[in-house]
Amino acid sequence: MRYPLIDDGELAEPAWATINEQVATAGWRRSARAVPAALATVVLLAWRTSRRWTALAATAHLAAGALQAVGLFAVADAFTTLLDGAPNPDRLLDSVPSLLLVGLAHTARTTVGAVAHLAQAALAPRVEYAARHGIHRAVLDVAPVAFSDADFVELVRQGGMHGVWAVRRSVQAASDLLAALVALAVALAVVTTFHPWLLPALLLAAAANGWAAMRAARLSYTSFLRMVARDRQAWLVGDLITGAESAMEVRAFLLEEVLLDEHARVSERLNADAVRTEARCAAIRLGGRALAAAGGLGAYCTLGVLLYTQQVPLSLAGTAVVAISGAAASLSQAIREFNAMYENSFYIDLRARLLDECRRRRGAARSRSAPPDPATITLRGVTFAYPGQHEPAVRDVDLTLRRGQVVALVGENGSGKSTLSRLICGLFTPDTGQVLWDDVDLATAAPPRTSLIAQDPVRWPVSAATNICISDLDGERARWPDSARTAGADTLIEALPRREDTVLSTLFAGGHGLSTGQWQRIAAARGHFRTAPLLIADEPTASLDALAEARVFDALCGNEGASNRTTVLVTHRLGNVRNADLIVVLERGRIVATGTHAELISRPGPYRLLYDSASEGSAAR
Ligand SMILES: Nc1ncnc2c1ncn2[C@@H]1O[C@H](COP(=O)(O)OP(=O)(O)OP(=O)(O)O)[C@@H](O)[C@H]1O
Repeated sequence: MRYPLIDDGELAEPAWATINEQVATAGWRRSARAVPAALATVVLLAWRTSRRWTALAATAHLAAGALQAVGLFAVADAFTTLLDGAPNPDRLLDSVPSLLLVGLAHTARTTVGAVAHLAQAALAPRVEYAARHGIHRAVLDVAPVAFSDADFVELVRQGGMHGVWAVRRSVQAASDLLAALVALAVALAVVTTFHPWLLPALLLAAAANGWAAMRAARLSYTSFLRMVARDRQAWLVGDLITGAESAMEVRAFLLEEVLLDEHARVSERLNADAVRTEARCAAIRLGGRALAAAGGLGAYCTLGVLLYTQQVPLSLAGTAVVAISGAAASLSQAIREFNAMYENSFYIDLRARLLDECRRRRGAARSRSAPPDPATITLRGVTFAYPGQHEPAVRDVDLTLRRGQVVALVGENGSGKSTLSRLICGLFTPDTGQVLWDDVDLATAAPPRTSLIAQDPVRWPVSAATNICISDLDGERARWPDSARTAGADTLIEALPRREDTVLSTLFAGGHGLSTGQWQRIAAARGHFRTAPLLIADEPTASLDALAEARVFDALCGNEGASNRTTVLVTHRLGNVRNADLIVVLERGRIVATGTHAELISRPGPYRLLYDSASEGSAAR
């Protein structure tokens, strides 16, 4: 029997989903606050985005309401004139001004409605952009370590996607709600002028409908939260099926059916929950509508009784019917929009939680700057664990790096080399201990200027030249050919169809793909282009051929600019670190040996073991 690719036991709900679930089921008091809070968020976003369109939309809706009132009172006037006593041609003539007013009010209301619709249509995309921009800004301010936390990554995905859509939908819902509330207030005011007893029946209809709609919205949202982990699983498997990165292995290992089965298995659970939730929602809505219909019927029966007992004159019966049906229509519209806002409020809340989480993970404001050209970088008792991990990836590290030195970090896979390099350059902040650039603790300073040749570099979908210059867009662009030459990327760029202007992405017409090694050369050129006091080169030659590798190491450890900067080299190619000024050997996050190649190789220890096994490996090859 085939076992599931991802064990269901590992599908823990993210912490934020559990918290939001508690909030969603917290009771009606929270619910009463949810819609005004969501409305405030959307109105504020709209106001900041465009005061003109927001004011126009609000004014148009209010004007439409006022015109509806004028129309209703004109109808009442016309009916009273026409039906007061026996009909005759004079009364018909007397009612003409009121009938004209009805027509005018209706035309004006339709025109104002169209203006409101236009303002709403102009606002929605702008507000959506503002909401998305806010998330982008907040996420970009987050410290990089946050992206090692799966919960946060999922919150960014869901909060970004659903939160932004909820804001956009809410622009429409909020405008329609305003329109419906104005219309409702007008209709209820008119109905109440006939007799106050008509009001409770209509309100009963509203309450029943509203209760059902809100309860259904809560059920849908808690189902969404319950299914977050499984939805992520379905998304991951879907991505493996359709993604470019997995396309080769999926076919080579004949995983097509396995992935389709896995997707079917996960989707089945998702669908079953969706159907169960929808069935419960439908039953609740049905109950609500039945009660609402009873309320509507009650209003008409009350009117009948009032007419029968002559508490309302027959001449006003027509207007009363128009007002009651108008009030009922406005009520159901208001409830529909309130419900839409209520549903959206959960996702707007999710967006707020994402923004809060980004603020929390942004770290303290730093008033100082790191020295631009430090003579020493000192680590004192540095320990660091990734979010959610008990075992530190780096522990109790004391180390001093001096300007001009090439420091090689070596050790087995997972020994903490990359993590340590990120701590040295301030990308990560230690849990305990300090990283000092001269005497400035990086925990208290703005991020220092660093250059990086990443282990898995970003394949920027831009031109070859910009791919190099992107490390320093304010730098002198004309220098890029030197950096390309230093990294051995010059010949590959010359061979591209449009040379340095060729876009390095096959997603664009005329774009060009590169091999892994070619990308690594571009990444090395990018690292060299940025002038910084510290260069981190994390496995810069893992995919390079021997010639290119020698060239890159030459550039890193040789003379070109190396004397003014500190170079941290993370590598498994021990043959190439012989010239390093300092070699640091790591084992399970701890430094177990430091020295030059000559010092370390002269005595038995972890470095000699690593070096001998690497040499045996290359001799055997
Ligand atoms: N994003 C992450 N989240 C959680 N743990 C991580 C993460 N990245 C690395 N680790 C853990 O931290 C430890 C050190 O990882 P690191 O990448 O620093 O090792 P390394 O020596 O650079 O390995 P390699 O030579 O394979 O690149 C490992 O045990 C790894 O499992």
